[in-house]
Amino acid sequence: MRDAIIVGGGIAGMPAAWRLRHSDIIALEAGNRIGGRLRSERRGKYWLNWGGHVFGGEGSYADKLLKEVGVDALDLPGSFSALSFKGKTLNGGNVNLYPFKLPLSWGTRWEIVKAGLKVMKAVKAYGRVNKPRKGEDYRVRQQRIYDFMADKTFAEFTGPLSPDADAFFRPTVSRSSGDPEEISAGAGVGYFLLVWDKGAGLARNIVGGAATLPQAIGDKLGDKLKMGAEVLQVVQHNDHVEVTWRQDGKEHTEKARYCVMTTPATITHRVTKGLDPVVYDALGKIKYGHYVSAAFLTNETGRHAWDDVYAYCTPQRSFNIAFNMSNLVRSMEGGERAPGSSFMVFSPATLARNLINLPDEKVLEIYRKDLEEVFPGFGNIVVEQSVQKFHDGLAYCFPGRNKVQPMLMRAPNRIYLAGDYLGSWYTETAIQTGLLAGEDINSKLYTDKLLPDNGFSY
Ligand SMILES: Cc1cc2nc3c(=O)[nH]c(=O)nc-3n(C[C@H](O)[C@H](O)[C@H](O)COP(=O)(O)OP(=O)(O)OC[C@H]3O[C@@H](n4cnc5c(N)ncnc54)[C@H](O)[C@@H]3O)c2cc1C
Repeated sequence: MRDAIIVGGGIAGMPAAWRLRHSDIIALEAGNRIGGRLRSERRGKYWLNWGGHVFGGEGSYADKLLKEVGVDALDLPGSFSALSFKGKTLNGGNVNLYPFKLPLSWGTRWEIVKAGLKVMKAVKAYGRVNKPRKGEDYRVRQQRIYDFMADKTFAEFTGPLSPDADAFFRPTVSRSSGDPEEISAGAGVGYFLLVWDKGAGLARNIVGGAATLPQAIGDKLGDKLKMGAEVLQVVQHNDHVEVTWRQDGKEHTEKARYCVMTTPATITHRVTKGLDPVVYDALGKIKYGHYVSAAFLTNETGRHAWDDVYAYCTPQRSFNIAFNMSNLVRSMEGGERAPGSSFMVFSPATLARNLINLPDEKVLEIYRKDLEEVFPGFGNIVVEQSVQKFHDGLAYCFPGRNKVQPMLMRAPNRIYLAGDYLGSWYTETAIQTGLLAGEDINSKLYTDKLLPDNGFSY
């Protein structure tokens, strides 16, 4: 019997395996690459990116893991608040003045200011709720965040808005993968804190691309990591877990003392048997939205306006945000600017629903048309492009999600849950829950060995 089996090779699974690497473990990944929804590929000094890309800074779990594994990440120098809307691009200065710099009617500006003041007040309150309190358990903080404005949607909170006023709020909120009509008011407000205050959350890029971190761990796991191993069933018994997977067309079953399930909640719900029924039920209540994204490599020469910008918000387009993934490379250049850049655009929620069933070529055609309008001449500098579609893009926080959390936080028996859907901080939650599951199992394995009749042989 193995000490533990880790299911899933994303950024929750790899930290769990990293913590348990000195024990008798295997990590099973269904796909042919490590990283899950962290998906990046190097291209010379740049990297193309299709999935998660910004990480927690100093003192975060991401920071701790990066340092342990020996992978570099740096704070992003560029602006997060550029806006391309109504034929104009704004970058810098007070974002509250943006509505007055765009060709909008006074009625629309008044709507934006009124709703904006409401959101600003709520962001201040969210900031207080979000702040860690001395000595408190992380689960208490997480529950407080989920409880914040949890009984209505963001759209109900702002009230009805005209399309141009709505455009100031929708792209930011729907980055959650849910539309303002779907996500809780508190979660929507939380997104504005992320955008308005870089220091409040995720603002770092991994040098070489996001997937560098899980891949580095995967490399160190050696033959403890099994690729192309799709887990079909995980059964929890009193004193062990039984895991069945398919690899190269063959089915395998192994027993382990513990298992860490790091697959999205939908998959964990489908494959696990024998979980506490309350936890099992809670897994079934997690809601995901789609994401469609595309990466572009370009070959322009000389400085460009986007060099100092990381994120452009692009309302009323097929994607709602465009990222300059070469922003970090620019800041690391000592002398001359190298030719080229790397861009990512993404479409969550309804935008993704409109694209996810179209052929990739059609999605690229739609994206290229919009990119040409945002960055005139873009069409002439693209040298590589490709699309990714994520059906379970991200779990979004819906009204009532707070009531599901205590069920998910029940003490585990033999099956541990880890993954981004367990909290509010995406990669940070994934890494945290993976590391903590690994640490807890390590200490259980240690105490198990001290007990008589434990089945361990020395
Ligand atoms: C376009 C996009 C942009 C994003 N931007 C950011 C960002 O900037 N910052 C941020 O913090 N987060 C961001 N996120 C979210 C972030 O990517 C996720 O929160 C994080 O990667 C989730 O990691 P995970 O390990 O929990 O899940 P996953 O990455 O989904 O990992 C689960 C793994 O399990 C594997 N698996 C599935 N089924 C099985 C099975 N049956 N057997 C074995 N293995 C299986 C999958 O192949 C996958 O590798 C973004 C996501 C997307 C899609």
